[in-house]
Amino acid sequence: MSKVALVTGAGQGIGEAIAHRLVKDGFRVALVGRHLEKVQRVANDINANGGEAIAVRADVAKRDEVFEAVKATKKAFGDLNVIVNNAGVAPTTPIMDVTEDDMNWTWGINVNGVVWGTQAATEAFKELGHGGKIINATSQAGVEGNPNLTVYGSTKFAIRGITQTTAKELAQFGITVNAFAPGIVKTPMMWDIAHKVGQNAGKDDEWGMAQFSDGIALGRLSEPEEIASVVSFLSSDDSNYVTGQTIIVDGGMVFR
Ligand SMILES: NC(=O)C1=CN([C@@H]2O[C@H](COP(=O)(O)OP(=O)(O)OC[C@H]3O[C@@H](n4cnc5c(N)ncnc54)[C@H](O)[C@@H]3O)[C@@H](O)[C@H]2O)C=CC1
Ligand SMILES: CC(=O)C(C)=O
Repeated sequence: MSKVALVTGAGQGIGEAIAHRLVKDGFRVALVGRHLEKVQRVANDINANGGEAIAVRADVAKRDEVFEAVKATKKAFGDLNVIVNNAGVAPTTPIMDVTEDDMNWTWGINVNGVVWGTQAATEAFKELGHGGKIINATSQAGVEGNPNLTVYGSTKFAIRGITQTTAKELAQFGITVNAFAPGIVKTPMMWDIAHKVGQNAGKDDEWGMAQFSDGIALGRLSEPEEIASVVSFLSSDDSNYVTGQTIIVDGGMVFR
């Protein structure tokens, strides 16, 4: 029987690309998101093209909902081998504008969501009597401090720490934990940021997005599929001896 992966934030962007790639790799997939209609659209597309997918509504900031989503996955497919804690939000927050709500909302999704996903998947792996793979989304902004990203960057630095600590804690159960750190990927998240950059300069979204390629050695932004191919490796047996690592997929950002 083919393996099972759960991907959070799979209704668009990087999560959607990961879902399609893992299906191509032979996984059955559970697509989890806050908006059922978005993950259902991706699941319908996969099912119509010979893959096997279910859509599950859950807010990753809510522990109970994440545990329910993992339970629904086990019930539908009878197994779970990989969780990709991909869902995230990216507010732009100059330090002096940061509010308590900004901190709580962003940390609730980006950090707590990864902790709940890690706990729920670990519980499921143990119940199923086998190990598994936990894969977390961090960012180049969690490797190098970016101006105006205090809130977002702090969550993504935290993910690298959580990835290292849980890798050491969970290795005894045959579980590996790794992270991927994209640079600038052409997804709805980045188009929102590009819109603000363009608007502030009196230019359009395309102009805003183009500004980001300046600092990239490869001279271009990333496609979501280029992140999904790294997640494919981390989900496969080829990465069985890799744990606690963050793979940076940023095209060689020149500030590093
Ligand atoms: N796009 C980029 O350039 C980069 C993205 N990343 C990270 O990659 C991950 C995916 O990003 P994108 O695909 O670009 O973002 P996106 O905004 O295009 O898609 C994220 C998805 O997550 C879902 N989501 C948000 N909060 C949720 C919650 N509380 N519960 C369940 N689902 C929720 C959204 O509804 C959306 O469908 C994020 O963790 C992001 O921080 C990291 C580096 C760069
Ligand atoms: C959204 C993000 O992760 C950036 C700008 O690095």
